[in-house]
Amino acid sequence: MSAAPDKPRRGAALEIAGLRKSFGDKIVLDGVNIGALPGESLVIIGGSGAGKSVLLKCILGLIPLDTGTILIDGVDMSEAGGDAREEVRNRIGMLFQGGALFDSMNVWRNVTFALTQGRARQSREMRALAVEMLEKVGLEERVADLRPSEISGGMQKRVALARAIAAGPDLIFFDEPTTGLDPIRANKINHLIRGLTTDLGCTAVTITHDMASAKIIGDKVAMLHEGRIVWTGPVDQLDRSGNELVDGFVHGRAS
Ligand SMILES: Nc1ncnc2c1ncn2[C@@H]1O[C@H](COP(=O)(O)OP(=O)(O)OP(=O)(O)O)[C@@H](O)[C@H]1O
Repeated sequence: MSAAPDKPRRGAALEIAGLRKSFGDKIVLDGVNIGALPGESLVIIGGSGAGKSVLLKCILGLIPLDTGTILIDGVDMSEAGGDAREEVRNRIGMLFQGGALFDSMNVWRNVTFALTQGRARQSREMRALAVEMLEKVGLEERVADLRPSEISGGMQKRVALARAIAAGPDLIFFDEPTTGLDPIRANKINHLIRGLTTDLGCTAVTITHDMASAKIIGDKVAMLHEGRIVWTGPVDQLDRSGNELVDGFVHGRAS
C-alpha cells in the first residue's frame, strides 16, 4: 500500500505578504514577505529570537497573526472557512523540533497517527504503510513495534520524518531538523530530507540556524533578522550574498 497513490506529485505554493505579529509591545514579525514555489525547498535562517518559530506557528495557524496574508495554493489561511482550511491542512506535513513522538504508542502508530487520528482502526493496513514509510527513512521493520523511548535520538528523528511524509503531503515544514544530533547523524538526516522531498515533489519549508542543513536542504534561503526578511537568494549564493547580516551569520560573527 502506498501513501495516497492516485495523488499527482506536485507541491503547494506558499505566499506570505506583510505578515506582522506582536506580543504586547514587542514586535516579533514586522512585515514578512516570503514565498516558495511548488516543489521548491525554502530554508529560513536566523539567529535566536529572530522570530523563526513565531513565523512557523503563524503559518500553521497555531497562533493568530495581527495583519498580513498567508496563502497556500491561493487559499488565505487566516480568512478561509473551516472546510477549506482543513483541506489545505490535510496537505501539510510537519517535522517538529525534537520529534514530538508519543511514548504511549509504538513506532508504527506514531507514524500513522495523523491518518488514523489516534484511533485503532485498519491496523493491518496502517502498520504496513508505517513499515513502508520506515523503510524510506532507512529503518527496519522490527523498529515498528518498539516504543520511541527504546530507540536512539537519531532513529526517533527518522521516525518523526516517516510520520511527516506518511500522508504524502504537498507541503512539509521542518522545524530545526538537526537539533540534538551529532554532525554525522545530522548530515544523514539532511540528505534524507533532501532526497525524500525531491522524491515526493513537495514544497519544503525549513527553519534552522544550522548552515550545513540550509546548504543541503535548500534551493532558496531567506534570512530573518529582527522580524524582517533581510535577504533572499539561491542557496549557492549564501557564501557570497553581499549582505553583511547574512555574512556574519554564515561565518559565525555576531552582528
Ligand atoms: N507567546 C509569546 N509571548 C511573548 N513573546 C513571545 C512569545 N513567543 C515568542 N515570543 C518572543 O518572540 C521572539 C521570537 O521568538 P522565536 O521563538 O520565534 O525565535 P526563534 O527565531 O525561533 O529563536 P530560536 O532559534 O532561539 O528558537 C522572542 O523574543 C520571544 O521571546
